[in-house]
Amino acid sequence: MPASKSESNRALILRALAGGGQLDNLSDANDTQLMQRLLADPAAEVLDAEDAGTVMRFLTAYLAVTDRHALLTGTARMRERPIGVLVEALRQLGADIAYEEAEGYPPLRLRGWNQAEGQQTKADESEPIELKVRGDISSQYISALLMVGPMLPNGLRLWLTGKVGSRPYIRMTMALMQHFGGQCRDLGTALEARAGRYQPADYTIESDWSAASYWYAMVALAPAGSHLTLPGLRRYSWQGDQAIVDIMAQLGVATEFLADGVRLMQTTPSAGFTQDFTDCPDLAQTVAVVAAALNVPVLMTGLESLRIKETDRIFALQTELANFGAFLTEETEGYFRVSTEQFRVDGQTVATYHDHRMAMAFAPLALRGPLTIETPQVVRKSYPQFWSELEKAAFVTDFR
Ligand SMILES: O=C(O)C1=C[C@@H](OP(=O)(O)O)[C@@H](O)[C@H](O)C1
Ligand SMILES: C=C(OP(=O)(O)O)C(=O)O
Repeated sequence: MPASKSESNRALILRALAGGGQLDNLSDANDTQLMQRLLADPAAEVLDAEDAGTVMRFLTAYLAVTDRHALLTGTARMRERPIGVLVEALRQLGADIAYEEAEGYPPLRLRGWNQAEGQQTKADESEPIELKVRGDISSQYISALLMVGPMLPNGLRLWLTGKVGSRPYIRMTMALMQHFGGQCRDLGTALEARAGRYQPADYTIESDWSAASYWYAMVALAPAGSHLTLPGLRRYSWQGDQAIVDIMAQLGVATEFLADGVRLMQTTPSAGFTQDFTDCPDLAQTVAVVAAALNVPVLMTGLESLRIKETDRIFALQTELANFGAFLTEETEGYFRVSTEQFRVDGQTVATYHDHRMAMAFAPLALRGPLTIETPQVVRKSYPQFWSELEKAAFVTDFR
């Protein structure tokens, strides 16, 4: 299993702020390799975050508080992914950031840190600076702000507004901050990072639960009685995508926790269920494809953030599922029904829309028939070994 890119990229930022620490089992995901390279060059004037959301958002905050002057850019898609909430918050704290192209989107021109200006927004000198931040677009803005919070003279208090999505990722951020000696608290409606120095710390990154979801999908679609063991996954995880354990229990995969990892066993799927993806948006594609293939009518909610990820994932799912005889239909606002007319896998080609999760979510369908996945190298974003691991599991692949 690959290591969690979310844990890896937080640990890299925190280690840089702490000034040391040994990180074991860092992810080989391009998102993590990229973060490492960009952090390793303190003189770079142009930093390309490519298609990595965490790299773009976490580096914006990191470069701002470390008073860097640089251009932070990304792929064409990254330039369509909003960042205004984060930039606005950092400006209020004292960052000088300008938009190079469209207002509210990368690329960003970072022009240093004006502490004095940030200080003026604060009424009482001993109190943390308080900001209101929308939580309904991306939790990555909140994680980015929290991680740099301890570097501010009096720390930071964030009041979250709107329906907060991806909350487990915020909790993961706070847990890792604490691991590096940062003081932070969840006050219910507000989150607080106290001023102070991070301490160097060692950390071993857990395997990636989002990546595990594709193996769950394979067990769900494999011949009756199939089972599989995945190493490096922990029962007590900071990754919200561990939710795949309970979701897949309803799609016919039971999980047994072992000393080091999990054992998956095929069982009988349920007759249908409703699932909210607000806390685990990256699982939506895996679940939609398995539900469609098994003809289990699943009602999916909490999909709002899918429209602004690597691609518009709702559109991509709707388009590609239709080629297999299945549908993702918005029944009432925000409620999407997976339904199947007659599911067949007989040589279709799946477009991947520059999205690693489109490739990996549809690949398990090869257990039901031959198919072609376009641009298979997209998996490098989070799981570069995906295809070679499939081959080890006796899938036959033919790269053209
Ligand atoms: O903080 C993180 O590591 C992530 C947060 C989530 O994004 P949003 O907060 O934008 O939903 C998730 O989709 C992404 O893959 C990784
Ligand atoms: C949404 C994802 O990543 P990011 O937002 O970090 O680009 C993802 O990996 O599915």
